[in-house]
Formats: sequence, structure tokens, C-alpha cells
Amino acid sequence: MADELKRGLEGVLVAESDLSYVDGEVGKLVYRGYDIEDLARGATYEEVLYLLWHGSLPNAAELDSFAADLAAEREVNDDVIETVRALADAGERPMAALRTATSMLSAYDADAEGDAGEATLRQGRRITAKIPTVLAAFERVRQGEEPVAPDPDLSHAGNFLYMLTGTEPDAVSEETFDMALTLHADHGLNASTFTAMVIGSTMADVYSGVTGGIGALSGPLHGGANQDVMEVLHEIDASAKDPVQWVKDRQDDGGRIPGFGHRVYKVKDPRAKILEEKLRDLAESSGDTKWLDYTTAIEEYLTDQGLVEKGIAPNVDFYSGSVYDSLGIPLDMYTPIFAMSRVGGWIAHVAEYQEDNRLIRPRARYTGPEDAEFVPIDER
Ligand SMILES: CC(=O)SCCNC(=O)CCNC(=O)[C@H](O)C(C)(C)COP(=O)(O)OP(=O)(O)OC[C@H]1O[C@@H](n2cnc3c(N)ncnc32)[C@H](O)[C@@H]1OP(=O)(O)O
Ligand SMILES: O=C([O-])CC(=O)C(=O)O
Repeated sequence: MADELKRGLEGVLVAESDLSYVDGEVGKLVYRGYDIEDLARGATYEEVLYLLWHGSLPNAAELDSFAADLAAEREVNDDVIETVRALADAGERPMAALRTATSMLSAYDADAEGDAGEATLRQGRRITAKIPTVLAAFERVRQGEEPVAPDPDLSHAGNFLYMLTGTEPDAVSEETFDMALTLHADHGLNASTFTAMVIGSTMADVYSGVTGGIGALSGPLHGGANQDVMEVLHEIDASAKDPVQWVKDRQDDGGRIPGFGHRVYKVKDPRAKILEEKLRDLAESSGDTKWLDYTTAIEEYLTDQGLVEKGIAPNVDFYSGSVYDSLGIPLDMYTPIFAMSRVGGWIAHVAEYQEDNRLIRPRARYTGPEDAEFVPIDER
């Protein structure tokens, strides 16, 4: 039993957690017991951060003070902005630029070390506040514009859209974006959270854990899929191909459909349902139903084909990009936006794990040769 191999650690329990629960059989997600649907519709991202980091929903006074403390940390050092400029000039991809800049942030945090458990939340608040500033600056400088300074009077979601565009967002855009942040904030021991936890389990500082989490999230099997989905929708549009034909061609090539399938969900991801509904509302009010039509056609076809019944159903990445597109957000910023939200979950899990820390160190079944005879280099 001890030697049973679990490829990809599928189903392996490595920790206890009060933070979030994913019921993959019925398609339910809760953060500390609260259904994601209630949180997405009723709570702001700041409330969700408070819930994840401090264990309960804040009252109005607690939220005001928490949100003000977070907003006060939004500025980033000029050296970081200069590095962001250099990365943009070099044509760096946004997730890679975010990974580099996040790592650099620790140089300007006088409190970047310390007892991991306590320090994790203090450092984590600064990282969470500064990531949107880094991302918006990166996007602006690569468009030939100057970065926009953060506005501490705006919400986390509203301030990001403001720094991105230079204009305060309307209420619908701010609410939509805030909802997307809430939906992406935490999700059990997904690959990027586990990466952050492995790093945190060595008692390294949380800058290291978040930097690692960003790297893990960037891959196309994880957060990177939201960009892939949108690229597919653009490809369909540019080729004037029927979306169903695109799927058939992809299947004939033996390729996977981005935005479908999940390690835990065997039914449609509840976040995908909420985002689809939001996309429907946005499409109805704008009259532009193109992405909705394509995504719906793909989902219907794969459902008819029995793929969804086999457990390969739409995940959160299938609908998020179309929602971001309606907010005018560039396609390669979708995964960084995922990171901007998920950082809250990474920090919460690292802090929780460090309360009763044990170094994470699994092992591999050795399949290499035994008793190899060593030959000195000049005799090989
Ligand atoms: C926020 C997130 O991270 S959500 C996930 C985002 N990623 C994607 O959308 C990328 C596309 N999806 C995938 O690659 C996978 O579903 C994953 C990586 C998310 C989960 O994969 P795993 O749990 O490891 O499942 P695994 O890769 O073993 O696939 C199981 C079977 O389903 C098939 N399958 C899984 N996903 C897909 C897909 N998107 N399209 C077609 N077939 C798929 C596999 O080919 C495999 O079939 P087989 O048993 O006949 O070989
Ligand atoms: O849980 C996972 O494996 C992937 C996922 O949906 C997420 O991280 O949001």
C-alpha cells in the first residue's frame, strides 16, 4: 500500500484545510462553507480575501479597515516599474513578467523575512495589493503609455481597471470584474496552490511561494487555458469556420479542447456556470453575441457527443476570457488576472499550512539501473 503509485498525486490527501472544498461529483465549490454562488453575487473580492485570511466574513467596520490597509499598499517601487518597462521592451510574456516582478518586490519589503506564519499574512497583503499595479503598468508601457498611479479610494477591482485604462470603470464593469476575482480566489489544492505550499513548507518567505505559484499557474493545463480558449475563439472567427467543425478538426488531430476537463470536477464547473450567465447578460445588453454563440455551440456539440457525460465538462477557463474581452482586457492578460485573484488563495493556504507545518517531501519509485559500475572520465 505504501508503495502504491499515484500519478499526478490524484486523490492523495496531503493536508487538512478549512479554506475551500471542491465537490467534483455535484459541481459545488465553497470557501469556508459559503457557496461560491452566494459569494460571487453578494461579496466583494476584499470580503473574500478577509474570509480566506482571517476565517470569517468581516463586518462593515472590519471590511473598511481591511480594504484601506490593502489599498495603502498598492504603490510599487520605481525600480520595479523600470524593470517592468525593460521586460515589456524585451517582449516578455505577461505571466513571465509578473513572475519576475513579483520576485523583485521582496527587495523593497523591509519585512520580507520573519516567522513564516505571521509574516506570511503581512507580506501576503502587500503582494496582493501590488500585483495589480505591476500588471497594469506592464500593459500600459507595452502599449506606449505611462503607468497610472493607483487610486486608494477605488476598490481592488475598480482600481485595477482604472490603472489599466486611465478611466474609472462603470459600475457594471467593476462588478463583473470583482465577481471574476471572487470566482478565481481559491480552489483547494490545485497545482499552483500546491506549488506555493511546497515552497512554504520549507519555511521560505511567501514571495518565493507566490513566485512559484505564478509559474505553475501559467501552464496551459492550468490557468493558461483561459488564454488558449480565447485564441481558439479568435481562430474560429478569423477562419470563418463553424465552431463545431473546429472541434472536429481538433479531435481528428488528437488534440484537447482547452477549457474542458478537470482533475476534480466530473460535471460542469460551478464557476463556469456563473461566468456563462454573466456572459449571457453582457451579450444581451451589448447585442454582441459572437463569443457566446461560439462557446455555446462548442459546449452543445461536446455534450451531444457524450464528452460531458464522460466527465470532460467546461471548466472555469472556458467562459472567463469572453467575459474579460467584453471588459476590453487584452487576451494575454487573462492568466495574469487569474494570478491577481488566486494570490489570495495561495497566501491563505501557505499561512494555514505553516500553522502546523511539516516539510512536503514525497518520493518517486526508482526505476533506474542498480549497481552501475563507475568508470573514470578519461576511461569513458
Ligand atoms: C483553472 C484550471 O486549471 S481548470 C483546467 C484548465 N485546463 C484546461 O482546460 C486544459 C484542457 N484540459 C486538460 O488538459 C485536462 O482535462 C486537465 C489537465 C485539466 C485534467 O487532466 P487529468 O485529470 O490529468 O486527466 P487526464 O489528462 O488523465 O485525462 C483523462 C482523459 O480525458 C481526456 N481529456 C481530458 N481533458 C480533455 C480535453 N480538454 N479535451 C479532450 N480530452 C480530454 C484525456 O485525453 C484522457 O483520455 P484517455 O483516458 O482516453 O486518454
Ligand atoms: O483545481 C484545479 O485543479 C484547477 C482549478 O480549477 C483551479 O485552480 O481553479
